[in-house]
Amino acid sequence: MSDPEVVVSAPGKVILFGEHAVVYGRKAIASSLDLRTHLEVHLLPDSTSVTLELPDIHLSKTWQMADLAAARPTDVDLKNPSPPSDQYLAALHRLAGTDADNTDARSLALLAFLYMYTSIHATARRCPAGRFHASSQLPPGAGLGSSAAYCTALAAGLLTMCDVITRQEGKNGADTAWCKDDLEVINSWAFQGERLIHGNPSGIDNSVSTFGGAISFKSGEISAFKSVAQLKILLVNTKVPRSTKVLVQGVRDRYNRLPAIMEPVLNSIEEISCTCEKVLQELGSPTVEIKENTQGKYYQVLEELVDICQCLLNAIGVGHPSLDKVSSITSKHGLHSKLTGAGGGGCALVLLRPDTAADVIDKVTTELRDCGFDVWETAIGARGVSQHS
Ligand SMILES: Nc1ncnc2c1ncn2[C@@H]1O[C@H](COP(=O)(O)OP(=O)(O)O)[C@@H](O)[C@H]1O
Ligand SMILES: C[C@@](O)(CCOP(=O)(O)O)CC(=O)O
Ligand SMILES: [Mg+2]
Repeated sequence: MSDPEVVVSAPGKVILFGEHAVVYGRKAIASSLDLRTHLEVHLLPDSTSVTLELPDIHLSKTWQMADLAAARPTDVDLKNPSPPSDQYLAALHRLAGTDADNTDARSLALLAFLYMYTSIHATARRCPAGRFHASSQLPPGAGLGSSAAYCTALAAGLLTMCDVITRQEGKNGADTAWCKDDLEVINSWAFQGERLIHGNPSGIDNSVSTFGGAISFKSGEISAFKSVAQLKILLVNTKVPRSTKVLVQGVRDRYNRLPAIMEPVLNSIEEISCTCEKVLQELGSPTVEIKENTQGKYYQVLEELVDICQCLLNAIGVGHPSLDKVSSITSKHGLHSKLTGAGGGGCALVLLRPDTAADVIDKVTTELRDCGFDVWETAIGARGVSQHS
């Protein structure tokens, strides 16, 4: 089997504070994770077909180029993509073999690929037949932005394949990213892919996956943190399956029923994000000398924010008994946890202090694993979407 012509990867993410509120234009704080989704593109010049291989969701599907070409839209702005028209979306569903109200993993993954492939190749100079293979270190559907990492890797791979963005030669074969303008293009396409998977995404997930590091995000405005790497967290996957699209719609329904109650809750979540932003800026500031005792003060604030935020997320309807179980185990050992991502199961984060004792971490990890949860300590602030030589 030939080596892939293009290999790209994009990181998942953890939302520290602000999930769901960010969909309503409030500020959220998120950071990329050192867990990545890889896309390999294998060109088959003599072939007339395109194959998508998604082993993580046990899916492989092949189309004839002519059928994909027939679905191509005519009015694509490659630098500024727009959502598919109803007619175009219907053509994509026909190619996927799905119907409009499908929210299962396979349908959503196929739609995102077909939309990007047919749109990006609509006006590109070349439209390669080939095999697209996407696999991930991220658990799909668990709140770690697997959909965003998938869409960001797809966008980077397809745009690179079609020479819409400039391939950067890495120094002595090292991994490379793209220039800022090209990253903006990747992010725009990834956001459109997220729209097909999430329904009504804020854009924070694909932005973190594209640019990497830690950011504060509000209505598309991104500001990068200089340093947040010193934040240590445990990630806990309850393995309770859930769909972000369904959860985001559930919050929308509650908002429509009780706007006067939901508005102040969303405002409080935003205040939590703003407070966290100030604390992280001080913790990461090279000029503010963080003494031993003041550091404890900062972490005490973050721990209180974690507890309050979890209660507010329960109030908007995205909690789950498995997440309550994580909170009760961690609080027994003096640690603090909250759901991350859309909630309803999936992952929680546990905030660790620099001086959290190893035996406390071991005890909590064992108790959580005894509940059947996956637990791992992770580094946050990984690099964004990258191209691998
Ligand atoms: N590695 C992957 N392979 C194929 N599809 C994926 C992969 N990762 C994510 N997806 C798509 O993204 C969906 C999960 O997105 P979502 O519900 O937003 O959860 P998450 O919290 O992981 O972003 C999956 O159902 C699937 O459609
Ligand atoms: C719930 C939300 O705030 C984050 C969703 O994260 P995830 O898809 O569950 O990883 C939705 C969004 O911001 O688009
Ligand atoms: Mg998602």
